[in-house]
Amino acid sequence: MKNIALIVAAGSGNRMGTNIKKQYLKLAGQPMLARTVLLFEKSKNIDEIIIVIPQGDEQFVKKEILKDITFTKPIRLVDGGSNRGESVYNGLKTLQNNGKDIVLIHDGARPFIHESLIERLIKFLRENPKEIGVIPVIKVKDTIKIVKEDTVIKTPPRTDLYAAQTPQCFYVSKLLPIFKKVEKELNRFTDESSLVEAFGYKVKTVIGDEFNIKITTPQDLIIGEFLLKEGLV
Ligand SMILES: Nc1ccn([C@@H]2O[C@H](COP(=O)(O)OP(=O)(O)OP(=O)(O)O)[C@@H](O)[C@H]2O)c(=O)n1
Ligand SMILES: C[C@](O)(CO)[C@H](O)COP(=O)(O)O
Repeated sequence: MKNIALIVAAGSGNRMGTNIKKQYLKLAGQPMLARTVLLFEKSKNIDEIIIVIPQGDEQFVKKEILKDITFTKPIRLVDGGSNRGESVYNGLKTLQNNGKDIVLIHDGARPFIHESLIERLIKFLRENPKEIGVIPVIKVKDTIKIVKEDTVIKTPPRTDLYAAQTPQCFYVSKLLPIFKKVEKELNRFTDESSLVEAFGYKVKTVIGDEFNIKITTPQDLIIGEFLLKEGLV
């Protein structure tokens, strides 16, 4: 009955636009990926860690990015794919199809994940074994528009709108067969929940964390540095 962290960090960070891959950029002197991994290494709720990295980066990740972390948990480095879904699947395929194991799929680019959120997700899924999975969401604050060719098509009512975060938490034995069914079309889905939803399953939610931001653009990097400097994360 293990809780396994699957950290996806095989992207190329196009929206960040730096020469160095986004996940290796430093935040307050520490590579973003090292920060994310360390939080799971320290977590009392996590038994094992899988890190999905860009093909060819294994030695660099071991010798440079993770060199200061003393691991007490089993850790595995896995090659990523050409989109996020493929990277997740590459990690999932290395897991045993054990009925009780939970996987927490987390973006390497969300380096401020808090132990209390990890705990909330695992507690929910352990207490609700009939569910397939649970994800953290936060209420959308802006009014959202659907826009096509410069024109507003629709303004969905804000009451039901939430932004999805990670870790997205699932029973491995229920998630793996669904990934297998769509292994050739994983680029259609931007998170695990939407893939599972497409097969008619109901995914549960818990309230996420406003500080659990995804570092996507240079502006996010500035915000991240600020949060660290102010001791907010
Ligand atoms: N082929 C891919 C693409 C993305 N990711 C990971 O998925 C997470 C969320 O993706 P995103 O923030 O979009 O990262 P990138 O894909 O690197 O960024 P961009 O879309 O701007 O290129 C990141 O931790 C990223 O490394 C991955 O493991 N494999
Ligand atoms: C999984 C995710 O972080 C939830 O918000 C997001 O969907 C990842 O999307 P991206 O296009 O890979 O940034």
